[in-house]
Amino acid sequence: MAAIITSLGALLSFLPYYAVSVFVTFLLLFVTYQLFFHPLSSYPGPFLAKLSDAYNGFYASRKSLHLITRQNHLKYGSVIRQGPNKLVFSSLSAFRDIYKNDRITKTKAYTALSPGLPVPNIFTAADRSFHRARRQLVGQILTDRSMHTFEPKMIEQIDMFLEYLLISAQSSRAVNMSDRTRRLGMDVAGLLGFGYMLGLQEGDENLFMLEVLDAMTPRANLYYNYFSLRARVRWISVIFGGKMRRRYLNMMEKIVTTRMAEDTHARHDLYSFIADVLDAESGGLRQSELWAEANNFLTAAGETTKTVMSALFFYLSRNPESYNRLAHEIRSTFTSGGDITGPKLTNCRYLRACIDEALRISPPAPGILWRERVPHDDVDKPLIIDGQPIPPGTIFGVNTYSLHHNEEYFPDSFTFKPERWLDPDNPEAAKLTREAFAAFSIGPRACAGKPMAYLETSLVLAKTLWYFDFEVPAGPQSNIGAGRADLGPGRNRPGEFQLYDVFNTAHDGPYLSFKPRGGFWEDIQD
Ligand code: HEM
Repeated sequence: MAAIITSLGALLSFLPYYAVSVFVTFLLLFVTYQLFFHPLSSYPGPFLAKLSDAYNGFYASRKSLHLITRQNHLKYGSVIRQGPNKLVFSSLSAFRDIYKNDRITKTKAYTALSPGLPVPNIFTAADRSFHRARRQLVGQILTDRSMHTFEPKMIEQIDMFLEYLLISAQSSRAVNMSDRTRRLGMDVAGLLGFGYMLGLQEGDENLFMLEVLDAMTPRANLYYNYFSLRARVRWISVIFGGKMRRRYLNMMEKIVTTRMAEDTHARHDLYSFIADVLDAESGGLRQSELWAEANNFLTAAGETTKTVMSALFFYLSRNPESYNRLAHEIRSTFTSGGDITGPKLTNCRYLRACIDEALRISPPAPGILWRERVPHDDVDKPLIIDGQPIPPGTIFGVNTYSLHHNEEYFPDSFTFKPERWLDPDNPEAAKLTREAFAAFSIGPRACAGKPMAYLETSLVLAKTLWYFDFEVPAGPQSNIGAGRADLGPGRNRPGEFQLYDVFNTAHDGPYLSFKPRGGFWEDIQD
């Protein structure tokens, strides 16, 4: 008996060693498989990314996945393996092959971007026929014609934005453009979505909504890029994010129910188009289709335009030639601030080129729009992207920031050069510029809100330049928003507006000083 106990003891004392050797053997086999036998093993990429999506998760948590992806393209080429079963492309042909392809759809990871929503919405839906129907429905509020109807309401909000600039100018205070354009963007989104006045431009009562988004969006983007992590650590959000989130959701409920108390067609807003079609009752409002669309709409419309407007203010304030040319275009096209309206702005070609150039250098959605084959795709029919056959089970995409800084399509890609969009001497180059422009994506899942984004940005820039001159203030505020060597790799260019990739983007600055032009400002005070 004693002998048995002794040998059992000896065996147990070796147990940790056995466990370690099993683990090491398993690890070696796993690494060997990933590096040499996996269907994507022939693609180059960072060593750690081939082993785990934690690589993407790490850079997503640092809000710099767009930067490291571009660096990886520079190091490894136009196709990289960035994730055990992920490929990222940076060529124009891959961009077309992926996003204009019926055999390809969004991945499940998109559900991480709309956390807590019980049913798919226009943005997250992977099923093509569901998406098509939803796009037709939601798209009605975003057409050019609908924007024309909504424009006076949008202009009322822009007038408030201008009033704030005037008050700041009169008290010699520089303005943080990220803050003001974000408040404007969300107020406009609340009105177009549900006729609701969020009042972020007027006061801070609802500012917590932006703070909740600041806390939630980076986490959602982490899970979007490292999807398997989500199931493991969901409890963290439940425990730590609960209170804030509840407050946000209560506010969303107030927005929607306030609107529901009115007649469906009382306003020109998203609600008036979807209320009669989408269910809002059977499982309770927060479980409903209407809820899923409402929550998506506010951020899709509100959290994107802030970036193009802030970036454009940044680049104009640092590029005097572009500033002067644009100011001249606006000031010679219009005869008064009230004359500046959407239809007339379409003739301002330089303004459009400036907007596109800001969207190119600093895209509001700078990351990788992950895609996969549709379920039940014919596995015997090869899926070819940029000449490469893609093994089943692969997740792939183009990183917009890398495509926009691919020197093959955009030479001198970090220089703000609106002229590249207009080049009459080189129509081929101008064509290539347009084709490789990915800010709104392309194909059936391209941005539905493009007309709204251009209208809002054009009105804001044109009206601001009509009423004001602006410049970078002296002192420490002058370089907020600009690149600096100490900000880390890829963030060293003083002429580049710094984006923090959270699927859409977080940013700060630029701070600008405004000076009213002549007596035009009196219109704003009226
Ligand atoms: C400069 C501003 C904007 C940019 C750069 C932008 C960019 C994008 C991009 C890249 C996508 C595709 C996302 C993907 O495939 O995962 C998208 C989708 C979408 N955007 Fe925008 N967006 C902007 C403004 C807006 C606005 C103002 C709205 C108004 C509600 C909007 C509504 C949508 C919707 C509904 C979708 C989903 C479309 C679908 O899947 O059918 N966007 N946007």
